[in-house]
Amino acid sequence: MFELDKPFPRLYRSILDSIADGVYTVDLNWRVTSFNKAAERITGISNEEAIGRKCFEVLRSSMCEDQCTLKQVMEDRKTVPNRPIYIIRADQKQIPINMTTGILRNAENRIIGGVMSFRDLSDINTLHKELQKQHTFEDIISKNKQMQKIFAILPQIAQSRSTVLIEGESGTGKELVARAIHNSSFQAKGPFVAVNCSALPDNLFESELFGYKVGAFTDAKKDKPGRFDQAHKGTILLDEIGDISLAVQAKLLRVLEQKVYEPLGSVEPVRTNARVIAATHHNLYQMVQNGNFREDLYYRINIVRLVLPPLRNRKEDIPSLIDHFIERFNVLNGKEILGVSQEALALLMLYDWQGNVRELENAIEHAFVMCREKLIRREHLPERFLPLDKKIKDPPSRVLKDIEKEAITQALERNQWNKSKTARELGIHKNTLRRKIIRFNVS
Ligand SMILES: Nc1ncnc2c1ncn2[C@@H]1O[C@H](COP(=O)(O)OP(=O)(O)OP(=O)(O)O)[C@@H](O)[C@H]1O
Repeated sequence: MFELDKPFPRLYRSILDSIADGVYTVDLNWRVTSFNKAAERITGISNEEAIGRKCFEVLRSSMCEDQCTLKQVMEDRKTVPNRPIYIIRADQKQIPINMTTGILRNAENRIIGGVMSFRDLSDINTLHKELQKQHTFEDIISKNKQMQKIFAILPQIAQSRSTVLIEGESGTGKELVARAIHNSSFQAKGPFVAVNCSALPDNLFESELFGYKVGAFTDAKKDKPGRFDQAHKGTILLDEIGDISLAVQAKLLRVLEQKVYEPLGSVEPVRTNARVIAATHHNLYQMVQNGNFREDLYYRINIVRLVLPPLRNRKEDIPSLIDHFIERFNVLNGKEILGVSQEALALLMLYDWQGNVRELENAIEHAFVMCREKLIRREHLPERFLPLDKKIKDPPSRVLKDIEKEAITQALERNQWNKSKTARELGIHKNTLRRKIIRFNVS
């Protein structure tokens, strides 16, 4: 029998019941031997129901199955403090708690079981969510100062009709910001049309953007509206604007200056009222300095300029972004993953995220496929987060990079440095090829 009940039952009970945290004890068979008032309140299970039952039947926590801290405490003889976990309450609601687990010894210092104290974090989580709302604009999440400044001016930007230039590395959320501007603008009910300029070879740019008339060329069997037509009364995002050729830049300049264009095969100018947002992962000013981007076009699109910082410079956003993606993938996959383990979070915080938020989103998506528990742990993350001994024996990544660089250089040489042909030969996007050329410093 449990000794708490023997010598000073009343005294112990009243001390335990006066504590605001839930406290319960178990014997060496994991049977609950005491359960204080706060434990009853937090779990919704009465003392009478709890006593004598196995602790995992009472708490039903996210770590009961394979990460029982009591087991760990018994093995290591050390207290495990402040472990954030979830338990299932009597009304089947999942609630977050913070659990500390220690060993329970008797007067002769003999181990007789374990003692657990836990705190209900629901209110803190609700407050955290409230706070989170202050750190979002539409679907964009960030508590970073630079991003907060952008959030503060986005409503004004949205309600003006000025052209906006959004700069930032790939995956930093340029399209997301462009959509948020559109959604908060007067033309929000109109269409949002995104055009990836880097995917359009020069000869297709005009027909894609401005459309064509029947007979404009051999295959033009009927009129085809262009992207500017589709964006009528809405917004057109010219993504990767830094990747268009100087010839195409001249055509675009005319549309931006005069708000008119002619579909191919037509002499009748069409007026556009689409609001233009341009985005690029390049530093356009630098491109102007190097003679690769027209200065007049630069000034025409650079009426309002937003620069999105890379994720490695706003690591404070990583935990909220993880929560955001977990919430989204739970809905999409019908799962109920609660969060990431502390170890996994530490690894995600340490990583430098060259692919920015998109890479983080992909890492969480990968973890969702691998994870069959409630918490995403290190082993569920993509291989680059695993300890060396768990990785499949791949050649080191430095060597892989060298091989890739060599393959790209050789393909470029074979194609007389024509990037479109090279990209086609390698089976990759022209834009991807451009980025790899820069990343691997191919010259
Ligand atoms: N601050 C953020 N909050 C929530 N989700 C984000 C945030 N930033 C980016 N994302 C998500 O990351 C992914 C990549 O974002 P997006 O496509 O807007 O980046 P991008 O800068 O336009 O990339 P690219 O230059 O490669 O086109 C999207 O799924 C987007 O929803």
